[in-house]
Amino acid sequence: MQLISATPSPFARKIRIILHEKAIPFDLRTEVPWNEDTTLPQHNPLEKLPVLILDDGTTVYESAFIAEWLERRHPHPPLLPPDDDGILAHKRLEVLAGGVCDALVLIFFERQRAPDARSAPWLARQQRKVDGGLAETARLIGDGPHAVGDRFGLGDIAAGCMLGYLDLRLPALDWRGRHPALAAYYARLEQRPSFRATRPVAQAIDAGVV
Ligand SMILES: N[C@@H](CCC(=O)N[C@@H](CS(=O)(=O)O)C(=O)NCC(=O)O)C(=O)O
Repeated sequence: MQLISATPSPFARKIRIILHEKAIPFDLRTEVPWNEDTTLPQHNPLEKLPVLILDDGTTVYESAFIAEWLERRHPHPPLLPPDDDGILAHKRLEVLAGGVCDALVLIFFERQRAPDARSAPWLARQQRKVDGGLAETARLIGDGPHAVGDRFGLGDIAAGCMLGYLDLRLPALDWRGRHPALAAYYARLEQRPSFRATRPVAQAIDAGVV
């Protein structure tokens, strides 16, 4: 199978980490979704990455759906616990982290506009989502060894990809000072081989996206 990915993408990183943790072989196809030469429209009507392209040509898109697809098709090692409460706790973190990343993407592109064309209320609204989502993630994870219970899983991957993307897009935001337990948790998480192998890197984007 193939994964269309982008070097900064926290959504694609989540899938790259899952594939790594489950030792699923795949070909990585790195693209810039906003450039003219992207192949995304051929694989996803939403024109977003990540997209998993199966060997029969079927495509799976939206990272939460790709994660679900991988968990059902490749259940070992499991990234979700057997109980519904545990599963829902992991998924809560996945949607929370995804929402923070969505807000970070919107901030990033609003800042691509000429300074006098940027909307201050729009930027403030997205920043509130980042700050609020971060605080809630810190509250949910607390000072536990893992995001949910005592086993590594989807919630850790989603939260870790969010924190790595936060460092990439808002390097001046001192979230570690604000949430020291979360900082210690992330420092441990970053040592996992799957995280070390997928650190986010900025990409050059052709002009004219917004
Ligand atoms: N909800 C989607 C979000 C994916 C997403 O926003 N991908 C971006 C790339 S990145 O911001 O993650 O690097 C994209 O392809 N954007 C292209 C577009 O929005 O047209 C998911 O979870 O997969």
